[in-house]
Amino acid sequence: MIKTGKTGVLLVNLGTPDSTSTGDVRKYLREFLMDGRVIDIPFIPRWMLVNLIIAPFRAPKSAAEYRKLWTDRGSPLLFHTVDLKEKLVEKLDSSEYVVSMGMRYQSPSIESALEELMKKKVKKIIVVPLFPQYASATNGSVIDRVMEIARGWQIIPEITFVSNFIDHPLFLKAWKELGQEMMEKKKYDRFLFSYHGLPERQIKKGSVDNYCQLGACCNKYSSSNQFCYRAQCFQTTRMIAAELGLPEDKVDTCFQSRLGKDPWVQPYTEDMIKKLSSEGVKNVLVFSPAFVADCLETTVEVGQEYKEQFEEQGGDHWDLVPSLNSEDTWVDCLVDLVHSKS
Ligand SMILES: C=CC1=C(C)c2cc3[nH]c(cc4nc(cc5[nH]c(cc1n2)c(C)c5CCC(=O)O)C(CCC(=O)O)=C4C)c(C)c3C=C
Ligand SMILES: [Fe+2]
Ligand SMILES: [Fe+2]
Repeated sequence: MIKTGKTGVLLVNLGTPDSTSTGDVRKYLREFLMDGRVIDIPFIPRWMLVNLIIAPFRAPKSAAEYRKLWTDRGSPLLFHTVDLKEKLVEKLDSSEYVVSMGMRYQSPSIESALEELMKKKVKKIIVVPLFPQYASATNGSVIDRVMEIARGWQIIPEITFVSNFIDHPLFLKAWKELGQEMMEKKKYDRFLFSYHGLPERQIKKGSVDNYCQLGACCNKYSSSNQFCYRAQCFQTTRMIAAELGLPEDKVDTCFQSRLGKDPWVQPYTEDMIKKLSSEGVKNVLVFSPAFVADCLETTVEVGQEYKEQFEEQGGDHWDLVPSLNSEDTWVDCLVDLVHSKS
């Protein structure tokens, strides 16, 4: 076969504000929450909710939270993704692959990342949304945006997407290594897996034949619920717990970051904290495997706010396992995902 262009690899993460100013946070929240896959209601009520209620009132509060997180290198979500991309470049054969990185919201944009690849005359593009579990609000939205941009091109090369990677052996191994490192330093009574939440409505909408009832159906992972976000989260917990040899009765799954009044997937992390406290649990190790980079949701929400709640309710230790960030085994996982799509 004649060897033509290289394969382009596009890593996409969620996005983060450009700075911690209230104005930049408001701009980020507006772009993020006006995505019809994130707040999945019709355009006019969504516009009113986001622009008249959420963005104005939430922006100052969120900006203060982001200030607790910000570093000399800016937002951790962004700089960890930059580091990840650089390590991936080192591990992939440069005669075969070019790598770019974009954010679904704010900067660097997916558009600029795709432009970079197209300028290098790639023959094919592999898009890797950096979300382990598929959700319409995350992976679905990335796919949507990439296709929207490609729609404007005269020539559209082959484009392929990684859907989810919860069962990738190197994804599981990377979490095992991070968990083990924490467990070598301290003894824990319980292990909590706290995932980003999602409105229940979004799961019901994606359910084939009305299979997803948001209850015991998620205890098994099969072709019937392979795209159910909640089922994928429970499956992620089971697989990481098995890697670490954790006893089933010491492991719980829960969901954080509920926004608004509609029901989101349950159990909520806040309720789980109350339950653990009432059972007299003192030492908890928390994993957050819906994220592959430390961000507001891990460092501040789980690592600070939930920790305070647990301690106020009588707990002694609430420790967060750091995210995959640019850990070597996680980079190896990406190398394998890319090779398997090539
Ligand atoms: C309706 C609102 C939201 C849905 C649905 C949602 C889904 C979702 N989000 C992530 C990952 C991340 N979310 C982050 C922040 C964040 N998320 C929402 C709202 C929804 N998310 C808001 C309003 C915010 C901003 C912060 C705040 O004001 O609370 C982040 C952190 C970004 C950072 O800069 O650090 C991530 C990552 C997933 C995986 C997901 C569905 C599965
Ligand atoms: Fe979110
Ligand atoms: Fe389900």
